[in-house]
Amino acid sequence: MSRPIYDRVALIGLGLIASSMAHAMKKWGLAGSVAGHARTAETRAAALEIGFCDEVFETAAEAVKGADLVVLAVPVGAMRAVAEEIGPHLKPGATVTDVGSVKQAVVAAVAPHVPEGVHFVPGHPLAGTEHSGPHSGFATLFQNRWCLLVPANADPEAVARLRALWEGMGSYVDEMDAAHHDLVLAVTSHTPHLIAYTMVGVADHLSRVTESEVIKYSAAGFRDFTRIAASDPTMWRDVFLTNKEATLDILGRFTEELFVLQRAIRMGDGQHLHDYFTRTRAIRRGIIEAGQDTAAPDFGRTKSAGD
Ligand SMILES: NC(=O)c1ccc[n+]([C@@H]2O[C@H](COP(=O)([O-])OP(=O)(O)OC[C@H]3O[C@@H](n4cnc5c(N)ncnc54)[C@H](O)[C@@H]3O)[C@@H](O)[C@H]2O)c1
Ligand SMILES: O=C(O)C(=O)C[C@]1(C(=O)O)C=C[C@@H](O)C=C1
Repeated sequence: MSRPIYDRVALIGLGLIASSMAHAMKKWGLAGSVAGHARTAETRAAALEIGFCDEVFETAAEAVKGADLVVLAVPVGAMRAVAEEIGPHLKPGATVTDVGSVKQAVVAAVAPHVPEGVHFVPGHPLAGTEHSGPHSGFATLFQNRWCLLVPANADPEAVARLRALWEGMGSYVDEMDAAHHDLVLAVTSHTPHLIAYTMVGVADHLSRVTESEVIKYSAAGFRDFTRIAASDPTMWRDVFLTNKEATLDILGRFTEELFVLQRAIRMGDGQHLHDYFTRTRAIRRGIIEAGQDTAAPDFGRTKSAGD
């Protein structure tokens, strides 16, 4: 059991990420107490009943009072309203962070509402599932996964403390600037989600048109797409609306590649297809050889979280 890194943590929005953080903080003794805010009485009751919050509040303003760390764990499109509400109630010296999947839009929405004397260190755990809500969280979600912090000019001590929290929950932590984060995530997460949503939509149309059993007999690859395409609609709507430029850039490149492959198929250019698939296979094998299959490499740094 570690020593608490923060005496009091307030979680705003009690879904998958917040509840997983709360489970992890409790399991490894990283927070003295965990307060939470959810809009519905049902979610607040669930948080108390499951036991991942010690106290719950009807408003975000009440929840953040006296908190040393405030975590904004709402969809990206809701960050501005929450920041505006909590701004005047934040404790001097406290740290505000978020877990949003997009960083430039969150910085723009939240930073103006963080008062002088409160530290703002945006963050993004690269870990999730297709599930959402207070019942979906689990303590090990962040183990062996990266968490990216976007500290800009934040106080180094506040950044180091937040880093220690994520490391205590089993994550590997890296820092980068917001624009770079959004471009990288457009490639590794956002565009792949859009493609999965589209592919499942295509299969669904086909299924309806032909009354065939496209979905019933879906093979393993397509099943993986359906898992991704089951992800929360509000969260992903907000991701695409707020990481618009980077996603459109990557989608443009994707479409160009697709046209090249489409043409190779039409022209019967097997050599092109074989060369292309050989290259992509090497990429996958390289990732596995580097020990980075779906997660961060294990440098033996997760011990504290597993103890
Ligand atoms: N799900 C993932 O895979 C994943 C991974 C990393 C980061 N994120 C990011 O984490 C954040 C939370 O995602 P999640 O997966 O936990 O979603 P979730 O849907 O499980 O939880 C979000 C909660 O926020 C609540 N909420 C919405 N607007 C609110 C408001 N104005 N005030 C208070 N509560 C509000 C919702 O009711 C919901 O309970 C998002 O910004 C998302 O981009 C998600
Ligand atoms: O594993 C999943 O279900 C996820 O999609 C998690 C995932 C990802 O794309 O890797 C999704 C969104 C996040 O912001 C971070 C992680």
